[in-house]
Amino acid sequence: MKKKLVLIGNGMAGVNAIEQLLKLAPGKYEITVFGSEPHPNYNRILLSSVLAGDANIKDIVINDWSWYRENGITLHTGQTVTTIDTTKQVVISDKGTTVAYDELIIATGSLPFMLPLPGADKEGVIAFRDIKDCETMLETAKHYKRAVVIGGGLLGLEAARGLRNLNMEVSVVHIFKHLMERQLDETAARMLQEELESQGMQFLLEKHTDSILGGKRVTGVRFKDGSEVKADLVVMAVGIRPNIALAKESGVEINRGIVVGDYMETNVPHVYAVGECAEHRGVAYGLVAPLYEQGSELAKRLAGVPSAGYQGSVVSTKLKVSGVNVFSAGQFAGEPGTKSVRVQDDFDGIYKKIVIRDGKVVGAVLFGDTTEGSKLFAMIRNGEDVRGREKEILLGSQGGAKASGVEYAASMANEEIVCGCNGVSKGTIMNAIAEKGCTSVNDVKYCTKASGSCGGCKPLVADLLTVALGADGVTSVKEGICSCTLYSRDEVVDAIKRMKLTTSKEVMNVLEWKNPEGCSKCRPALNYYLGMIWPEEHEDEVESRAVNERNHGNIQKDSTYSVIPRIHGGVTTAEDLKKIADVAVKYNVQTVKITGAQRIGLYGIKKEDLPSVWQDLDMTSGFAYGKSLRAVKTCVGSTWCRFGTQDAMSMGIELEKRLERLSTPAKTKVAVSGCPRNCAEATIKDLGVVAIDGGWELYVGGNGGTDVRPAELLVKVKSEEEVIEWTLAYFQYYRENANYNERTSKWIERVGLESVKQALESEEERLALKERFEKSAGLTKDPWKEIIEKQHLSQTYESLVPQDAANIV
Ligand SMILES: Cc1cc2nc3c(=O)[nH]c(=O)nc-3n(C[C@H](O)[C@H](O)[C@H](O)COP(=O)(O)OP(=O)(O)OC[C@H]3O[C@@H](n4cnc5c(N)ncnc54)[C@H](O)[C@@H]3O)c2cc1C
Ligand SMILES: NC(=O)c1ccc[n+]([C@@H]2O[C@H](COP(=O)([O-])OP(=O)(O)OC[C@H]3O[C@@H](n4cnc5c(N)ncnc54)[C@H](O)[C@@H]3O)[C@@H](O)[C@H]2O)c1
Ligand code: SF4
Ligand code: FES
Repeated sequence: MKKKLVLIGNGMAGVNAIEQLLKLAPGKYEITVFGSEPHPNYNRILLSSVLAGDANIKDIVINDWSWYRENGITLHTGQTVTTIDTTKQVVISDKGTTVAYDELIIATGSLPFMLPLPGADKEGVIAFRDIKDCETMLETAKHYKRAVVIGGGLLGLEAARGLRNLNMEVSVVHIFKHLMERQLDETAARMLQEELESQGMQFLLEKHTDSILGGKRVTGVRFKDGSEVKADLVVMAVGIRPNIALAKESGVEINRGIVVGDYMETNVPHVYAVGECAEHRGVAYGLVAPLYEQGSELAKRLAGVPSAGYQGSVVSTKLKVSGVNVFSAGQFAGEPGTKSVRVQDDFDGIYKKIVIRDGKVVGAVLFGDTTEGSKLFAMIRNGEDVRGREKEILLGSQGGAKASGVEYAASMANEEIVCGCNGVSKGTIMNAIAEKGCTSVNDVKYCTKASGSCGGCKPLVADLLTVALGADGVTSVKEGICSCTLYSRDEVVDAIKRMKLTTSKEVMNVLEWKNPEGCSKCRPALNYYLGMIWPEEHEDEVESRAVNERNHGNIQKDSTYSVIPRIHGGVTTAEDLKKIADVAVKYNVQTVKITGAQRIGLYGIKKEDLPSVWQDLDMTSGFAYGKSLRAVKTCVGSTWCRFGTQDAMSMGIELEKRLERLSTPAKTKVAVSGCPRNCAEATIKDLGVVAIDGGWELYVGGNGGTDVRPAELLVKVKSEEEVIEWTLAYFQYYRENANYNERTSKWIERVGLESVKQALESEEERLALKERFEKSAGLTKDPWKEIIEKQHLSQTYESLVPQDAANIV
């Protein structure tokens, strides 16, 4: 006779344990499952994606009704077990269903912690835990405008992002001075906050909530300092508490959670606990990876398979907010006895930190670029000795590169876990590739579940596919330019041309964007593509531009702005220097700095002073904030230098005058050196011009930022006219072919230098490209002058610089 197994809690941990048990001992148990929610088992993690509009409820079901039937499982949904009689070994539900057990699993999960504030019971005050909460938010957003999320942790920020996607105004209230303090250090948290602010979220930090205001329905939140914020919806995301009331009443030992041993056994014979409700060695986990590890040990125990038992888990997290990459694992804070390696690039918004103790990586924080997350997490879990290579992990060896993702994937042991969310090892993935013919990340997801939840392991799964099949054997999954569409960049550009679409709204309508307002990723991209394709017809959609571009200045950490006027080729005059000095004195400028691009920056200008500063300067904008040419750096060349073979300064000035103002897919930097000694460092620029005997060499695709990349030789030419011709043609080809936001270094790496050479080879093509560039460049105007002129027509600066582009970075 089969033994009777009862599971209380139809959630992720309990059902996963049953799935694993069915694999190890099919048919050993007659299984009954109770679940309070009226749904089959679903992926709670993906509720954030449902709220953000990237998935619907149907998509997130893990095991549908037929799975229970096919495995002979009796499922009681919408029934809460209220009694466990551990002597008679029966459970009783609130609907009176009584079921006997030989073995019992309690997997009741957690309850969201609701702050016990006066007014917290008002309509419109909810948690974010289940499908019902998600549906409430979706519905509320149809009728109301203002949401307040209390709690700046993972859940709060994912809720806030979802509510923004639903076009609500969102304020996040956080008790500490930086967000996600459980996962991030202050630097990463600050970068995250800036990023989210530019997506339109407001933050109220170091705020202690006092009460919820309103009548029947919430109208606002009051804080202990007396201030208030208006709200039509309040979402509490201030943590969770293990759901242990039933276990407690049934005489099962509890502490913070249900106390379990290494085999998930409680103090009561035949009663086990798994998931968020369980406390193992003093820890109750709140992420699925450890819960699945627990489930695996429990399944072995129930199947009678010997094992070492559960030993506890190191956890990693990834914030699921589109356009924001944040990863954190282990002891990230850097306590005494630890040392850290950090890389920070404020320009590209990248921050990486690893924490080392006794030669081992014990923690990591990644912001902006999380591709190394899985690799670092595996190092932390395995306790790999990295003595002597500490810096290489983030920076690469001297003169060499970091181990590539593919090399790392190849070196992993088969039993190493690749997908923490779903507990999938490298071995399982390699088997699926070999035996089930998987050739894409999507195939692997379908066959093994790897990459199906937070998506953090996608890069590693892709690398494993490359290890198994070679780069040519991997099918890339079709991904749209953002989560609003499945159309790729080329398809969107093609549709704009074919159907003569001239506004973003039209593109979104015609191509049936999922989110009719677009998002922070697609709106600036569409504005760029439209401007590039229809330079005359398309009217720049300023509200779709990034915040610095809207303001024509870079916003600084104290919310003031920088003003950096154009200084062609880095060559200035006493006249201009006098003007800059006068402005610096008049406006009490805090810092006057020679920038890395040979110009002069004025830092600490108040936003309201910007137009008068521009007017007093009477110089043009240096576009130090724009996705366009930043500057042309030059050396003194043959004018002064005894080694110089050509006039680098004149060439630089001419190039800057030709290239300035016109939008490019990403920022671009140019340099001109007067001889091969290359003092202007032209070979780490998007375009570098180096004088040689009797001519010039043009280098392309260089980068001196985080991912240093030497530029590659495009062509050698003889005359100055040819330098101009090739430069403009190259820039136009880049404008027409790169993805929005793709630097030339990444673009050339992707498409290969040869394809660029081929495109520019024929003189006819080159001249046509040059002509298109010149036509578009001829239509641009200096934005500072435009604003000053319009102000004279009594338009205010605020009205000229749209600030309502809430979710644009
Ligand atoms: C929006 C959101 C996003 C998340 N994102 C991530 C993420 O990206 N990565 C990550 O690792 N984790 C994430 N989590 C956390 C993760 O979802 C949980 O760790 C996981 O779901 C816990 O699984 P569990 O089975 O222990 O509990 P649950 O999934 O909560 O399941 C418990 C179930 O038991 C039911 N139940 C309770 N008591 C009874 C009873 N007496 N009788 C019958 N049924 C009962 C409950 O109704 C519930 O359905 C997220 C959570 C949320 C809410
Ligand atoms: N991407 C992910 O991995 C992910 C996403 C969502 C949820 N989750 C999990 O779901 C669970 C719940 O998430 P969570 O973010 O609610 O929990 P949490 O405990 O991680 O974070 C709660 C946050 O709220 C803040 N807080 C506490 N009291 C507050 C108050 N009175 N006012 C303002 N802020 C206050 C805390 O400082 C903390 O940062 C966690 O276990 C989390 O790991 C994970
Ligand atoms: S690159 Fe050549 S010409 Fe220019 S400053 Fe250096 S040595 Fe002189
Ligand atoms: S690690 Fe989250 S889906 Fe794989």
